[in-house]
Amino acid sequence: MIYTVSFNPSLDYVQDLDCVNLGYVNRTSGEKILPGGKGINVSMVLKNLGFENQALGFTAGFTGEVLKSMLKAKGVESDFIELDAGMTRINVKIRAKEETEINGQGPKISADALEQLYQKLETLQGGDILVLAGSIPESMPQSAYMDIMKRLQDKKLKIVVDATRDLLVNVLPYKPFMIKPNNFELGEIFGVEIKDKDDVCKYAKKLQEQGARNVLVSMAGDGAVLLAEDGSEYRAEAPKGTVKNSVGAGDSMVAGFIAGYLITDGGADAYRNAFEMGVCTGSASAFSEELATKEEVEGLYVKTFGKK
Ligand SMILES: Nc1ncnc2c1ncn2[C@@H]1O[C@H](COP(=O)(O)OP(=O)(O)OP(=O)(O)O)[C@@H](O)[C@H]1O
Ligand SMILES: O=P(O)(O)OC[C@@]1(O)O[C@H](CO)[C@@H](O)[C@@H]1O
Repeated sequence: MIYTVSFNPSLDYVQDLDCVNLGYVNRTSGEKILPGGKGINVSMVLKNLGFENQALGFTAGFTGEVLKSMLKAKGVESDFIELDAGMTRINVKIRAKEETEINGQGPKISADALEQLYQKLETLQGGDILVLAGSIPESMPQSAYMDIMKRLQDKKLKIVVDATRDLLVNVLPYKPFMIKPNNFELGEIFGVEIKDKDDVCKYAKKLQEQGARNVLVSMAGDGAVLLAEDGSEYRAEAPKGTVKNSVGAGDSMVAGFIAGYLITDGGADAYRNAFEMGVCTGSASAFSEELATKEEVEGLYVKTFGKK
């Protein structure tokens, strides 16, 4: 089974407008509310691709209720821990000439609620895949993902981590199955500016030496790189298309990677397939109004890599 954890899920309030005039009243030409949060996006795309999974994490208040009912309507299984106070955040995504995002802080997670999550995670079985993705509320220590991995280290899970800075770096000694920084996040970790794919490989290798089994680095419109645990290296240009919405492209890539890996059952060509599926799923979401459907991913896969 695949599980995703979102410590800080959201409702994403997407607003379309021509331009934003700061200090004035701005009016939208369209708006919608979508379930959000990196783990939740991974869950939704996995479901679209035909992989059953369960979304875990924390919800609070009326926004948390709306989030749960939206996921239910999409057929995504979830089992959230309800917090006593606060509310699930609403993240504002402004799509004008440029995309601007304003993400909320999210509710406080009590020690008791955290312990409830740990208890749930204790029930995972060897071979399960666990995705830890997104930021954590400010009240929590940057060791949160590491603490989970430490507690689960004897379970033989495949743990995927999509996070930034210390939250990501701290998990490396626990040998995550896959990590997915983007090129800026990779540069931030080492205090350098990443200029091209050679730089990406150089610094991704350092993360591998520190413990990550597979390092997938996304570069938005410039494509991606994978350093796989079997020593192979893959590079791809991003598929061409019209970008409609880049929110969730990275999460889609994570979902596509997992799907591609599972389709080949971890066999000989698993990492090539995982990489190619990751790239196509990320781009298919970027070219779509919302997260990519299976048909959109398959269509782009054939167009990009010429096979199914
Ligand atoms: N402009 C684009 N054109 C084509 N493909 C894109 C574009 N932007 C993103 N993608 C695809 O999605 C993948 C992930 O994108 P990106 O590097 O933006 O992830 P991210 O920074 O984690 O995004 P987010 O946090 O918004 O989910 C890229 O490797 C690429 O395959
Ligand atoms: O604040 P975080 O946890 O870093 O990111 C949250 C978020 O921006 O990430 C998703 C896109 O990747 C959105 O659905 C969501 O609003």
